Amino acid sequence: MIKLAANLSMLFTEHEFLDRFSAAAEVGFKGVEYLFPYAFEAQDIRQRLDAHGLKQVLFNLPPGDWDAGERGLASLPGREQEFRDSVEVALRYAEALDCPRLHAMAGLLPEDADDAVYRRHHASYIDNLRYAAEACASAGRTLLIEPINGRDMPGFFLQTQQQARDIVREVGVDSLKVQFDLYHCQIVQGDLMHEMEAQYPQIGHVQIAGVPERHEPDRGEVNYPQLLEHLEGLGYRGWVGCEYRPRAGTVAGLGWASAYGIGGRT
Ligand SMILES: O=C(O)C(=O)[C@@H](O)CO
Ligand SMILES: [Mg+2]
Repeated sequence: MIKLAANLSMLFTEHEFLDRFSAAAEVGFKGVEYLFPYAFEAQDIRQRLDAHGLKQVLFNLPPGDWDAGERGLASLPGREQEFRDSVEVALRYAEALDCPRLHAMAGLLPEDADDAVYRRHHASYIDNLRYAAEACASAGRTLLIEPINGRDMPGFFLQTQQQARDIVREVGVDSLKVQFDLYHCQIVQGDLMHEMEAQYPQIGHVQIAGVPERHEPDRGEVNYPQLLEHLEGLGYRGWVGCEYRPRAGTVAGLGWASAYGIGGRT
């Protein structure tokens, strides 16, 4: 059966961050993901994971100055040392949290970027990802890149699934995979079933949300039951992150997830 992970940056925000772990476990989640652990001591998070029988399935590398609008460092020319430092910090947390996957956000292109600027970002992205994927491989972890739609994140460097596949191939390190977020894919290009098949060998993690509002995946323009069945049929046994903003309370909105063993209090 498809294994759902709770994204604690979006779900259970009725609670303080460290209290979201017990809230997720209480309704049956066995895995959690979120954007960043860095505001907390790793052992405090580890204690919550262990206390509630949860696996940490994913988090992101430090993204640069998030509050100032930065959305990752991986493609930013001139920020290579900062990127390498961010890999080291993330790997330390990953070891403490026993987390097998790390997502390196690509970062933004400047508004007036021309081809030459794009090429510089591309070159930095490839070099940085090669460095990070090799570091992850040595630590027994997988590095992920995620295409994100330009409506939610204007200027994001990595937007299409094909671009992600090409980059994974160009980097050429087995520990680099794609974080396939069906919400972003639908907004950028649609054709989800076909993209899932084309992407399948490179998928390292999956995320879902209703489109277009990014609420529960039970309404909107995407047929998730069918897509998840297809994903399972392709052989996917990894996690599917529930990365959506509940319409009216996290637990109240989990009816759709009962088909996957989540819901009512356990
Ligand atoms: O926005 C998303 O989608 C994510 O998965 C976040 O981790 C930002 O990368
Ligand atoms: Mg996502």
